[in-house]
Amino acid sequence: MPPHAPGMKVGLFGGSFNPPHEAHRLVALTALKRLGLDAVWWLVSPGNPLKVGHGLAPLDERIAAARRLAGHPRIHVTGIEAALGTRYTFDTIAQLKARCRGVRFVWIMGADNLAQFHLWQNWRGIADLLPIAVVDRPGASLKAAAGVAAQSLARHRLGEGDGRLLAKAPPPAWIFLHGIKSPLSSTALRAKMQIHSN
Ligand SMILES: Nc1ncnc2c1ncn2[C@@H]1O[C@H](COP(=O)(O)OP(=O)(O)OP(=O)(O)O)[C@@H](O)[C@H]1O
Ligand SMILES: O=C(O)c1ccc[n+]([C@@H]2O[C@H](COP(=O)([O-])O)[C@@H](O)[C@H]2O)c1
Repeated sequence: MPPHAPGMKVGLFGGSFNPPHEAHRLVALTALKRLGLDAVWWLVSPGNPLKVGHGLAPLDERIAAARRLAGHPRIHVTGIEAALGTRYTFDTIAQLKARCRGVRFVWIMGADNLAQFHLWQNWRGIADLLPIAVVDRPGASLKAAAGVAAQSLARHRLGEGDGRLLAKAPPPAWIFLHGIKSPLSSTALRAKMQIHSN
């Protein structure tokens, strides 16, 4: 577990990172700054429960690549889910909250994931466990805003200027952060690597 103490504001940024890319760094830096976080922990997933059979590189390789890319004193790349034996986000957060009492965790995700959030296991339970920050992504803004989760949690949404209040807001609470958007994706990078290896 990266260094932590009661009262710290920590963003949890889960992902496949298959491979990691600059947009992951941009999302983490955006959250650090706009939410006034002390740190962001990248949770490199043993395997997204909704992405079975997508040619996932080994976890240690994805963690090593993410560490090379992150290169920031407040970003900590971890394999916490493998260590805890969790795969579903609800279980991961519940365990982290129990083990790191007093730490103010915030879940961070791209807008594409908000559009699908209602398919996650116990997504309402996740929204009840901690505040959520959604970072805009090209092609996902409208789908995310019109999605089941955004509609259902609409009354719990903070104004974009209130980012620094999010970590202390009682859940459910969430925010949509607009700003510089990056079109990068791991899918595109894998396709590029495939072309170069042929
Ligand atoms: N360009 C981006 N802009 C905003 N958020 C992003 C971007 N790329 C990834 N994310 C977010 O980062 C987290 C981890 O994403 P992930 O590791 O699956 O990368 P990805 O590029 O979406 O991968 P894939 O193309 O394989 O689905 C997710 O919450 C995702 O929404
Ligand atoms: O818990 C779930 O049901 C669930 C379903 C889909 C995705 N997630 C998590 O969402 C995060 C982003 O996943 P990905 O593959 O889009 O990078 C990662 O931490 C996954 O474990 C979690």
